[in-house]
Amino acid sequence: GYSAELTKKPLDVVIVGGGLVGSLEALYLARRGHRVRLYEYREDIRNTPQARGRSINLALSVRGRRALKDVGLEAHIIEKHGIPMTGRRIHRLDGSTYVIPYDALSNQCIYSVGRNYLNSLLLQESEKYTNVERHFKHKLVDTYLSKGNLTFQRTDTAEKIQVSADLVIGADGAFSGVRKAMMKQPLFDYSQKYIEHGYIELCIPAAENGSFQMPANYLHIWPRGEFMMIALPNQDCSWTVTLFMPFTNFQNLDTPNKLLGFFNKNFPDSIPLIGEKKLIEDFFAGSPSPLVAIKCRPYHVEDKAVLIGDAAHAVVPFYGQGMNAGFEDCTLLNELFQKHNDNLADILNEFSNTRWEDTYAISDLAMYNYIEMRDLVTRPSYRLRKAFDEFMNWLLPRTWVPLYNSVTFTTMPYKQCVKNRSWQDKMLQSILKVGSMAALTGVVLTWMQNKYSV
Ligand SMILES: Cc1cc2nc3c(=O)[nH]c(=O)nc-3n(C[C@H](O)[C@H](O)[C@H](O)COP(=O)(O)OP(=O)(O)OC[C@H]3O[C@@H](n4cnc5c(N)ncnc54)[C@H](O)[C@@H]3O)c2cc1C
Ligand SMILES: Cc1cnn(-c2ccc(OCc3ccccc3)c(C(=O)O)c2)c1-c1ccc(Cl)c(F)c1
Repeated sequence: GYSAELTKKPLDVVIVGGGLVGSLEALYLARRGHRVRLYEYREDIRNTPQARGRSINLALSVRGRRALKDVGLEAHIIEKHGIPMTGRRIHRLDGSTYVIPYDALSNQCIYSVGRNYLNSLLLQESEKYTNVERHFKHKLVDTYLSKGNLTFQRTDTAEKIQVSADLVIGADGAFSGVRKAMMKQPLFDYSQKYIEHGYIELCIPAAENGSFQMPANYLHIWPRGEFMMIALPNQDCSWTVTLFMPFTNFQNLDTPNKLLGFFNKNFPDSIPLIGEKKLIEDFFAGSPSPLVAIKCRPYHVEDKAVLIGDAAHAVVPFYGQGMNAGFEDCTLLNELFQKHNDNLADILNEFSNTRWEDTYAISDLAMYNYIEMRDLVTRPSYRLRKAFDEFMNWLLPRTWVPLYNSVTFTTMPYKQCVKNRSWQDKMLQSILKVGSMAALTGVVLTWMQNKYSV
């Protein structure tokens, strides 16, 4: 139930894309009393098995939780489904591991959630609203945005359906058809960047007795410079492992023996966990997926159409923020609906003008992380960097908020997080430059040696 907050006639909204962001946006609009029609290319995922080639689980952090709280779903996800990850568990080459807590002070954590579970939950929740219609197996094939007219084609009967709306919302992902139409508008900026790394997903199954094979409440990371591998826990006590590697390296691993040799060299501890046979099967079952970063602006056309989620800002996944940023779009759009009393021209204008700097910032942060983590073997170790951040946060808790923590555990605008980082970098420079601080540096290093025998 919801209290229709409308003072005017309900808007007729069409959302293209019933992925994570589109299905969340449908709930936000339904709660405001608007009429929502959601069109999704794929079939209803509530009836289909896990789609291959998409990250099977994701890290949910504060920005995403705030959106789920707004639509009444946070408690369910946190208490019934999500698996808390209280820190990183780093795997060394010799198979030993060490933990760096996310935030020892206020035991913050991120949650591992199943993509399909979350998407199904959002779609299921929309069934509670009589003003939401869901249309699956409908592909957007033509648009006339300034008129709010769309043409969908059913993927089963090839029948074409004409649709018109007061507002079109493009939540159709990184390769958005709504954005493609917007690109024909003058003054529409667009850029995309494919990185040299691709990714594949592997699986660490549950143990014989059904329990986790690794300590459960951590984001497991195998940082190996050019290669990075992570594992997030699933409800069934299995792990979804994502291996990030340059496409050239994937191409060179073209036989089972080369693959096993590679894993023996770089991720030896993971082989008994995955199982040699499953490793070979899963590795060669598919091909590595590409990773693209997309920036564009503005996000709207007059008072007729707006982009949200990956359609507006696909980012590389090295900060675990893509979905969280897309969910944050919905939260901010809802605040603007409230502020401008459903006046679309004002809402869309302000959304474009205020949101792009933050989404550009998180896109740059994710790309920066990608480069940072790749160079980890040459730079101060992962642990030292985190330990220094932790020490400075202990010394100046209010002013030195480590970058990762501000992005992941606060709703500080992403642009502000970047400003903080550049302030920290400047501070770091002056600390290291000023001779008298050499002593402090000595103290810091001693403290770290004691605390983290690196
Ligand atoms: C390897 C990897 C790991 C990731 N890890 C994380 C993480 O840990 N945390 C995090 O927050 N984010 C993560 N992300 C990012 C996250 O997956 C995306 O940000 C999120 O899925 C974006 O949701 P969306 O709804 O905007 O787009 P999508 O999930 O792409 O959904 C778009 C929907 O639109 C539909 N569609 C597309 N075209 C049409 C059309 N023409 N007509 C009709 N429907 C259409 C598609 O079928 C799809 O259902 C990760 C991404 C990758 C690739
Ligand atoms: C899915 C998800 C959720 N959060 N993170 C994440 C990202 C970066 C991090 O540190 C950056 C850094 C570490 C060391 C030095 C510089 C920067 C940390 C951390 O500190 O725990 C956590 C990821 C993730 C995604 C892909 C890869 Cl490859 C990965 F390793 C982790």
